[in-house]
Amino acid sequence: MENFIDQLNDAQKAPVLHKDGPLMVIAGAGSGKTRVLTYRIAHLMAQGVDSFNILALTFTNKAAREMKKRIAEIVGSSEAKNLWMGTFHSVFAKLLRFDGDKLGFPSNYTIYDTQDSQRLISAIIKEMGLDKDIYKYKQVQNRISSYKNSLITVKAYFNNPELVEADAMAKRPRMGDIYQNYVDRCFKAGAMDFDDLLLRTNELLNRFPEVLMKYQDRFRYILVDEYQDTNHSQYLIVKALADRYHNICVVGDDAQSIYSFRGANISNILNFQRDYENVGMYRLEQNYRSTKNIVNAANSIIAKNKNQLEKVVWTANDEGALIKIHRSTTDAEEGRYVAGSIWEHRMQEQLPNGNFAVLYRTNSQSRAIEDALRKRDIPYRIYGGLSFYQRKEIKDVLSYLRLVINPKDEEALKRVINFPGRGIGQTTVDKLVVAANHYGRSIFEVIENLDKINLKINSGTKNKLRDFATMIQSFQIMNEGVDAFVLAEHVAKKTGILLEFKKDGTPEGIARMENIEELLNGIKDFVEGQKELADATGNISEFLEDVALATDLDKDTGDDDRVALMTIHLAKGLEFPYVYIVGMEEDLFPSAMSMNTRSELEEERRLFYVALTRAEKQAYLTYTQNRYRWGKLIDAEPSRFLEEIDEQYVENLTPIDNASYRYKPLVDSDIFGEVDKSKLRQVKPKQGTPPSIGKPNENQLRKLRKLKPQLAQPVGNTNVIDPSLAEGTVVNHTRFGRGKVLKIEGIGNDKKAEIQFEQGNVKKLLLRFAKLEVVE
Ligand SMILES: Nc1ncnc2c1ncn2[C@@H]1O[C@H](COP(=O)(O)OP(=O)(O)OP(=O)(O)O)[C@@H](O)[C@H]1O
Ligand SMILES: [Mg+2]
Repeated sequence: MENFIDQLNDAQKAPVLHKDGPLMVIAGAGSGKTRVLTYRIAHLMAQGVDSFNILALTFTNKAAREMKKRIAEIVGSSEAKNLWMGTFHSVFAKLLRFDGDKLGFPSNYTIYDTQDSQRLISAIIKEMGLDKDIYKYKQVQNRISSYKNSLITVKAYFNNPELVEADAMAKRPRMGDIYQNYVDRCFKAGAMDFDDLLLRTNELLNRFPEVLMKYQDRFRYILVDEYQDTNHSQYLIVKALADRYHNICVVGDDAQSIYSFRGANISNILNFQRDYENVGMYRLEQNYRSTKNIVNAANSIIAKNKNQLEKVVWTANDEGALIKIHRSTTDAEEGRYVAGSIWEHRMQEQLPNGNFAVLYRTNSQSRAIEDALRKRDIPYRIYGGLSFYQRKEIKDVLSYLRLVINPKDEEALKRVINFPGRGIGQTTVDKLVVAANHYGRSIFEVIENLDKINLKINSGTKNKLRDFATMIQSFQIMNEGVDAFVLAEHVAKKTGILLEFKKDGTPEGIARMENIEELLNGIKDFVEGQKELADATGNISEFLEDVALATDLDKDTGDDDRVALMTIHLAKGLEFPYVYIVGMEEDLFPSAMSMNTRSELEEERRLFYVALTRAEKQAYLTYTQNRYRWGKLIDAEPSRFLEEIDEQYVENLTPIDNASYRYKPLVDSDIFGEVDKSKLRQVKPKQGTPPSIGKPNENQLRKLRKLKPQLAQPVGNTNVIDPSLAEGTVVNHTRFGRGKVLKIEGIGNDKKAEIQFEQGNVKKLLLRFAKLEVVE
């Protein structure tokens, strides 16, 4: 522990050892920025800074977890668990649970995901009688999101003639009214969307000086990774929190700024020196990640950008292999090439699958790669795309659970009020919405007060509505005494959702049932984990919070060895020995949407720089001459980026030639995974075997048979506490592995053990539940 600083080079040591005050590290890819951040935190703690006073903001929650683990290893202390670390969204969602009530939000507020927001916006557009072809809900949602990220509230919007005019010019004069409606409805539903998590935090810190002071005092040291991609809203939060102690450390690389279309603002880097006095400025130049060929090739690309801070990146690593460029005739062939190449490397060098990543510009490109990997039996995992929690049946179950916690949640209610069908039609729902808007109440409150208001709904339907409300209320009562699993299982059965899919009997129905089974298994696992933590309850609200903010990357436990497939945007900050960048074609990469201005093209180039610098040992760039886009086979032209790389670092496996090209632009959602399924289907080429329909296969049947007894299993704990547990005892835990007991406290049912696990973290476990085995 003493000399952990020696695991850094001199340039890295300087920012780590920098005394209090603001500092910024601007450096190229792979030069150890994230490492500096991690070691700085460890160093602060070693110097006696209380871990409660440190806040670290990272790009993914997974990165935060890994950082925590590393810090615990370095400082060898249980303190790391108290660090507030995570993405902006997860950290400030937590803060709003504590203090959001001051803004009128319940502490159990719901987090609306993109799908919820879009459904609400599309309902509002319909209710207002607007033309849905002019007011496209996705575009409207994008606009609202960008207002929020620029801190333009509804009031600010109406006070800004330029904005109002711009929307009027775009033939959307009611934009402001939609925005107003949307904000009101979210508020009434006790819900925040992702952008609100930042906007409302800003509002909270602005309007309530005592809250601001509390957190300024708490977060005396603030550290931000990937600072180049913070947006205005995030920038202001950080600035406000750091305003008292000025102990702010940011690290970033302007050459890797790839979110400007989402409001990320490179000027946050440039303004840093203006915002604070006596800023410590540090540069790192040595890349530890990649071979000379990769580093030099990446440098030759980024040099083409005019707008950038001057930087040097070099490496002492080996020269390594040349970057390989491969051309194929179709995307299917491209997939086969990638799979074949992975296969060969794996065999020749005896490598695990986790050494390989395939990166693409848009999610829809994954299909051809997936097909090829499957044919070769190479396990892979897709990050992004339609995630498990976005699936219909999962969202249905979760919506019921959300209602239990927050019955005002309008999107959840609309989703399940008539699913499974209980004879409550759309007209009735529309009437409820109108009444709710009229009285300024939630739909659920309207249902609870049906007797008191005059609604033209027949008495039969009224009874059905009352039954629905009573059912939710019965879940609420149950929720007070049981854990998330017991509740979720009961809800899945009682609401009839499971039965609905079972009745269906088709393979799709069975697959949906299996997914719900998987959800319940997941909840059970979660509850087991939470039960052992002294400060958690295993309640459904804890589970919902976990789900709302988890990204696919976060869920990666690293247990199973798979090839990683993801968009370049998601790959930021990660590294893999072998990287395949596929679809290196004009209009795809660079994207057709991003070639109108120099700055857009430069952002695409930075994206390419990010992609290439993920590779440690070798990079492959592939392109195809023909590609299916939106259902049509089109001719494709090799990306200009291929020719921009200094040729001494590349090897052309196939000579570049030119062909004419023409296809449709990308949409933003292609990158993040909210893929429009109908489009995906169109893109699917006609070749290949059709999915099997018909009788469920043996495997599915087995699962079905298994489902029932498994669901009926009691949750609970049959664990026997070993009486010999004492300070210093070495134990083995089913989930956390080996660890040493640091402390025993409490008596009887409350008896707890604080255990330092070898994995790095310290946990306080309730012995009544903990699955421990005494080792020595
Ligand atoms: N001084 C060092 N000695 C050994 N390895 C190092 C050193 N500094 C960094 N590394 C390793 O180099 C790799 C890149 O470091 P890191 O991820 O911190 O770079 P980065 O600047 O954050 O990259 P990016 O810009 O891609 O986010 C990591 O595997 C890290 O452990
Ligand atoms: Mg990094």
